[in-house]
Amino acid sequence: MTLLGAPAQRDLGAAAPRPVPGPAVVTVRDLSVAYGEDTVLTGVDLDLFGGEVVALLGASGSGKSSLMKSLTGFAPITGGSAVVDGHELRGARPRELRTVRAGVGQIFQQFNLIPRLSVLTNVLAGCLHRTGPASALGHFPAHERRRALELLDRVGIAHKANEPARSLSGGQQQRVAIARALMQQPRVILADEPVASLDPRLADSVLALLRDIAVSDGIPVLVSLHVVDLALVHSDRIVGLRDGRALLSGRAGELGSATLHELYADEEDPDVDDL
Ligand SMILES: Nc1ncnc2c1ncn2[C@@H]1O[C@H](COP(=O)(O)OP(=O)(O)OP(=O)(O)O)[C@@H](O)[C@H]1O
Repeated sequence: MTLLGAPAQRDLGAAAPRPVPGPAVVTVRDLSVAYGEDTVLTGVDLDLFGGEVVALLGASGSGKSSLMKSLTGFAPITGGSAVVDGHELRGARPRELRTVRAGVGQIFQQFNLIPRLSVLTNVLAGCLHRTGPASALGHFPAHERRRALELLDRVGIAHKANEPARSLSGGQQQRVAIARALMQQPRVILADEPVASLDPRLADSVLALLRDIAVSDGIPVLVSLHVVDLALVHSDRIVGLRDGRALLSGRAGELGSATLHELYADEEDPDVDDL
């Protein structure tokens, strides 16, 4: 992708993030990501603090997924730095990458459950990194099973614990995926278009659940979205990417329609007109 001469990242005046206790869990500085010769992120800065939801907005291809993937070592970092829970991702060795990934709860558009396995087993998959190989065969310690059931209760689908994951609706499957992420006891949650496959009502409820988790558990949630209105309602801060650069960063409530137009210029974005 060719990088346009986009303006440098702009902080929106008094739109600094609300003071959140504790150091940043994720710190990204001057980050570049390239696939071969193709630089897709340039000069990106980002901090994520416990207890907040940060929405990533930007047109298709602006680099949202690449930024998320760089935080788990799945996108090649070619410049700058990305530190997650004290671990530098740039140049990280496989062992360190495994440690980082164990502490990052990931939620995807397509849920990524194992359809034939029970809901409970899918959630238990979130603790495989600490329970070891026996659990890969389905033998999980009793306390982990109890915790998985508690998490299913928390996300509102404990009654589905023994059903195969494939029998659940999209909204229910995403709740299972969230419970699985929590099973990891994550330091941060990365949700890449988690509601893109859901109808508006379910999208609202899943994003509200993620926000509740951020606040209750004191962990940061980074969520990429295509619907501007959802970002405004369900996030504390918005970072807007355009052509691989962070074009804006500010509190959700302070973003105006003109700013959003900058992000989506040359794109069809019906949301902007609704503001
Ligand atoms: N594995 C890859 N190899 C080569 N190029 C890639 C790869 N993944 C993404 N890209 C390119 O990187 C750029 C940014 O893609 P990315 O998926 O990060 O954007 P996005 O904002 O998440 O898009 P969308 O909203 O459509 O998911 C695009 O030009 C894309 O083609």
